[in-house]
Amino acid sequence: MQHVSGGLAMDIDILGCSGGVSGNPRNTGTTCFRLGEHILLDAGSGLSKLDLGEQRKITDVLLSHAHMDHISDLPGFLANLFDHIQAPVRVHALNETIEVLKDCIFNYQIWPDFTQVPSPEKPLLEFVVVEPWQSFKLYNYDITPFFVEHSVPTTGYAIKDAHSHLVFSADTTYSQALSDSLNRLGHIDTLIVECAFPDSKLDIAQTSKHMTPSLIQMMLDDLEEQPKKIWITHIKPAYEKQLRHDLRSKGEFHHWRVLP
Ligand SMILES: Nc1ncnc2c1ncn2[C@@H]1O[C@@H]2COP(=O)(O)O[C@H]2[C@H]1O
Repeated sequence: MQHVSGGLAMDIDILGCSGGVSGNPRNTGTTCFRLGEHILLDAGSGLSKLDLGEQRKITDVLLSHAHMDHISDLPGFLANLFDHIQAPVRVHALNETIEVLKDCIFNYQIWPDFTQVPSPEKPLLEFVVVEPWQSFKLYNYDITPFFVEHSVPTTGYAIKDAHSHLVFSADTTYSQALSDSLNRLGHIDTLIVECAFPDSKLDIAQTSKHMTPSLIQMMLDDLEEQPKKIWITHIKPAYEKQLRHDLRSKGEFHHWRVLP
């Protein structure tokens, strides 16, 4: 697990941020960040880096979308909490994402419906619908969901505390709507942006609605104010070597780094 605080006052652990389910030699796991002790941002396989004690402290999970690499460890994580939590874990997501999870995962066939188990009165899981630009507060964070552009309904999350503004744009491709959202968010201390494919795979990136280095550049060119830092995530293992080389040789992004 990588704990990051340098330059970002916010307390964040990068539990996983690979764009591939396996095939990553460092086995970083797929997307899951921990904010403080109690909040997860996505629930990909990186979640397994938390031990049971740490898992029991999680009260809220913010999901960007329903793709496997962002939700794969949610069912097992909830099962681990059985008998060990006083209140349901709140899973915040777009309504479309919640419907997919109910239909395809928590349907008693793939996994129990934890919104009814152990009992409807005291369940393990409570879904909370989020909507773009409807901000809400969790602990000392102000959280704002915002539009991004992916192959299934997906939301980014802007997270503000007293000291900094972290923006997670989730899985997305370049679009004017994304640039407009980032401009509406204003000053950004750290932007976590995906870069799944190299420019040589622009066609796949556009079909599957992901970023390449040039698409990120186009997005940055649209911004009225550049983010102070850019963290690049979600690299597809099959293209990691090429992508890292391309990103290094580009050298145009201001204060960027590739996670992990
Ligand atoms: N048209 C496509 N061509 C190649 N790969 C695809 C296509 N659509 C989806 N994928 C892959 O399937 C993956 C599903 O999760 P992701 O969106 O992270 O990334 C996607 C791509 O890696």
